Formats: sequence, structure tokens, C-alpha cells
Amino acid sequence: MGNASQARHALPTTGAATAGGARTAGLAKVYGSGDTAVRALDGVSVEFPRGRFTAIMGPSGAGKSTLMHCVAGLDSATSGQVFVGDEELGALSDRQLTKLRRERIGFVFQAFNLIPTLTARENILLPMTLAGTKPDQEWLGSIVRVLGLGDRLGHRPSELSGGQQQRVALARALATRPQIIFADEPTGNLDSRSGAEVLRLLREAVDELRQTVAMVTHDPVAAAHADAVIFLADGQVVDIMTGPTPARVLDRMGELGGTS
Ligand SMILES: Nc1ncnc2c1ncn2[C@@H]1O[C@H](COP(=O)(O)OP(=O)(O)OP(=O)(O)O)[C@@H](O)[C@H]1O
Repeated sequence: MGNASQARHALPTTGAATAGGARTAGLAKVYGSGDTAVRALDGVSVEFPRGRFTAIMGPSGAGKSTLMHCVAGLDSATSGQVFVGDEELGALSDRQLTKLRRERIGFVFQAFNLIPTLTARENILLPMTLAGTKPDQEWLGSIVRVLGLGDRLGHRPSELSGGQQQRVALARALATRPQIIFADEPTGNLDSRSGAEVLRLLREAVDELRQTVAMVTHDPVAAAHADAVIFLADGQVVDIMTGPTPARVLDRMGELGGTS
């Protein structure tokens, strides 16, 4: 894998790749009402800085998925604000939000979510096929090179290992040069070797392709690949750890009451 600064020079720089990451200001999310209301997020102000890899951790029910869904525009805030780049999501119409999600946000899921009848190449190009836009061949070439998918592009998901399928899913997320990629337990369905490979590639997407990544995980080893870890508990940010190591993350999770 080439030298990071060389790769940076070799890559084209377009608007989407250089615009800001995402952030929230006083974000609150309440599900339901009255006696059954659940305050899933309670005044969360966090930043997912451009070109950085941020992990989100916390005990079960802490609000990790809710935070990710609100920042990704999949769920609306009850109060407070979410910004993707300069765009405040609450100010957008449904149509604008759908467009922003399609063009500026990438998703990587635990379950890969590839279309079984399409080849790896067709899966990677699917967001652009749906949007009727042309792929940037230079950018696609960079992605395929970094992810090591060159000899797998003609295969269908059933002909690929779990790790290879997740690499295709990551390539699909990167293909539109999103402003931010959300990864939800991306190694949850992988053996430890394939999981480590996917984490290394997420790291390279940040270091070599200058992408912004936010990842929800329960795994301290996975979180240690990030530049910073946001810890949530009961819908609030209780800590932000920079330069995480598995041991420090594990300790902090222990204090918060468990690793899941
Ligand atoms: N659609 C919903 N309706 C009602 N309550 C919800 C809904 N989604 C989440 N909640 C509640 O909001 C709180 C936060 O849930 P969330 O899924 O964000 O937590 P999490 O940290 O991702 O948990 P886990 O690690 O178990 O996935 C929980 O109490 C959950 O039960």
C-alpha cells in the first residue's frame, strides 16, 4: 500500500471530498410520549471532523444507533441541530434530505446489504446507477486499488468471502465520495482476521482517500482504530477519548457498565 502523502497528491480533489464532516448541537431525541417516552439522546453536541475516524461506544441502549441515524438523516431530531458539512438537516425538505443522503452520506452495515444478483462492480456502482450519475473513474480506480478488489469485480456476493463482501460494501459507500461514511458494527459478522482487514481499510479510507468515518461498535479493538472515541451513556456524551488503545477503551467501558 503506497505512501499516504503520495496517494494524497495522486487523488483528484473535488468539492465533496474537501467539505466539512458532520456535527450536532444540543441534539435531543425522544421516542414516544407521556409515561412511555424514552429520551434516547439528551443534549448531545459532538463533532465528526473531516478526514478523521471517530468511533461511538456505550452500553446497550445508550443512544449510539439513534445518534448515528439522526446524523445520517435517517431519523429526525426532537430538538437541537445536525449539520452535515454546512447543511442543517432540520432545514431541509424530505426531498432535499433524500438527495443529501444519497449523494453525501455512505453507509456500511453489519449485514453487508449487497444485492445478490449483481456483480461486485455493479453493486459498487449502484448508487450512481440509481442517481443517474457518471462514476469518477479515477476515484473508482483509487478505491479498488486501496481495497484490493481488482480481481473480484466480476464476482457475485455469494462467490465472495464475508470479508470480501464487506470490502465491496465499503467500496460502494466510498464510490460517491460522501462527506461522511457511517459504519454500524461493520465487523460484527466477520471472523477476527477479516474484521481486522476491514478496520485497516476503513483506516486507509481516512488516511489515503481522506474520507470521514463514524463507526458504532461494541468492540474495544475496533474502536482503537479510530482517532477518537465518543462514549455515550443514557443519551449523553460522558467522555471523548483521543488516541484510544484497546486497554483504555475497555477500562472506560467497564466504568460505564459493560462492553455491550
Ligand atoms: N423506534 C424506537 N421507539 C422507541 N424507543 C426506541 C426506538 N429506538 C430506540 N429506542 C430506545 O432509545 C434508547 C436508545 O436506543 P439505541 O438503539 O440508540 O441504543 P444503542 O446504544 O444503539 O443500543 P445497542 O447497543 O443495544 O444497539 C433505548 O432505550 C431504546 O430502547
